Amino acid sequence: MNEPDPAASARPVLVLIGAPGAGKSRLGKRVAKLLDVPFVDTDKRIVAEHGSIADLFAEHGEPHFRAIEREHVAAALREGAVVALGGGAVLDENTQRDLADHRVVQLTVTAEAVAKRITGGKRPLVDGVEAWSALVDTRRPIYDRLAQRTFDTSSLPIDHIAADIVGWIQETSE
Ligand SMILES: Nc1ncnc2c1ncn2[C@@H]1O[C@H](COP(=O)(O)OP(=O)(O)O)[C@@H](O)[C@H]1O
Ligand SMILES: O=C(O)C1=C[C@@H](OP(=O)(O)O)[C@@H](O)[C@H](O)C1
Ligand SMILES: [Mg+2]
Repeated sequence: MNEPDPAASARPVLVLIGAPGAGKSRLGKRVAKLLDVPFVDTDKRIVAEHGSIADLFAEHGEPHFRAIEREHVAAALREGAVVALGGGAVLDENTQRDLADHRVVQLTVTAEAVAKRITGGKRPLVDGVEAWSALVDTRRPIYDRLAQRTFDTSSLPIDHIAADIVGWIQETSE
């Protein structure tokens, strides 16, 4: 894991949650750039330290991945950043408790729109739209409960959605 930065105890600017393929990583990066704040993608940090997520699942199983993920999420939530979580990070009860204190946006996407985004085999729990739909159905109550706002990414361009999210952050910061 990255060495904790002793100065890092700020609240996140924004936490993005939601289904795999909803656009958390892409939108998070864009929103952070617009706000000129750091961006953290917890999955990217996990990959940098442990190698591919698919290999982690295959070699050590999902519980091991979730334990590593929790550590990275807890650290990221202490940074003054836009934070994109992996889709299943909200399953952790400590993360659910942490998110109650933060500005949380859920990104959604329809099954039709996600189909062409989830190819490539990078997500071990999602090997097709049926598996994706079943996974998202079980998690939807958690995403809905934790998010203050939801933005759908199925049809609008990334720049448009990013501007909408920034507009909402500015409204809620006044
Ligand atoms: N609004 C959008 N319109 C079209 N494609 C998008 C949009 N948002 C994300 N994507 C694409 O969908 C894929 C998954 O996005 P990603 O940010 O990795 O999702 P997540 O982090 O939620 O799993 C990427 O190829 C990305 O470019
Ligand atoms: O939904 C999930 O359980 C997962 C989503 C992935 O992240 P994205 O939501 O960014 O695709 C990644 O963390 C891992 O494959 C598990
Ligand atoms: Mg992602």
